[in-house]
Amino acid sequence: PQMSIDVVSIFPEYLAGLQLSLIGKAVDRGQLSLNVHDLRDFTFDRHNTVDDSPYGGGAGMVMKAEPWALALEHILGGGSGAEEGDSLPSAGTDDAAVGSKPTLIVPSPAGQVFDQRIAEDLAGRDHLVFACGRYEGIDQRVIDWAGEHFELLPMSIGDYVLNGGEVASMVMIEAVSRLIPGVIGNPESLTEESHEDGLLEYPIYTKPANWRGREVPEILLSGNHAAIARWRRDRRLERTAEVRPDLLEKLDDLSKDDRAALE
Ligand SMILES: Nc1c(O)cccc1[N+](=O)[O-]
Repeated sequence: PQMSIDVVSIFPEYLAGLQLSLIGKAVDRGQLSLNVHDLRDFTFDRHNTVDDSPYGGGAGMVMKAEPWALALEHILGGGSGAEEGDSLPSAGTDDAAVGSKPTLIVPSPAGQVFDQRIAEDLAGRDHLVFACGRYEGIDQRVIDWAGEHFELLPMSIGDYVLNGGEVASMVMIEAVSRLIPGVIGNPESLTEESHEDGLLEYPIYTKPANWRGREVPEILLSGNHAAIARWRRDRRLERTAEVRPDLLEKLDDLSKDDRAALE
């Protein structure tokens, strides 16, 4: 596969949604391998303990280090099929051998904020591993240990409080895997989207031309493709100025027509 993705979680069924639709098809086509691992499979006490109380006191529980290290070692050892499952002979081509470590993404409010640029970067990598923390988080020593075996990326999907990393991992996996060539049927649909080129997308319409008395903008029925392209760009500029002026600040290639649309 072009990319292998592993996810470790105490709620593996949370990730079941990824098996559906586009990502599911890409997995079936062998473009992507997705393996979800239950952290509790790496505990061996009677209660499958994954957490304990925090040193130094405080509310909540902390995820114990050993189960995490065992789960991540299992994945490093090819337990995910990332190396074993490659269509090419894996001898000498697995990550460790060629020196590029797998990427370990740890969803966390203390991470760098995920965006389309980061999604594009991650889409070019061979092996992504997502560590979904719960409770108050994971014993810091696991993160320190993992830094020796993975390229470590603490990553936040936004400044709000979640109960764990599963939903954040699904957001990032969806954003990344749809960029893998062939995963999205029509590559055309990857352009002119919000955040693809820094502008929000234009308003979109389909039949009927008159819906409950509301007409589709005339220009879209004109067949004048240059005028339609101009109208769409104007709408994108207006909408971005209205909703996300911060994105507009970043644009440095506005044309004279663009500026006119923003007057
Ligand atoms: N924000 C948050 C959290 O509160 C817990 C886990 C992961 C995230 N995040 O990725 O943004």
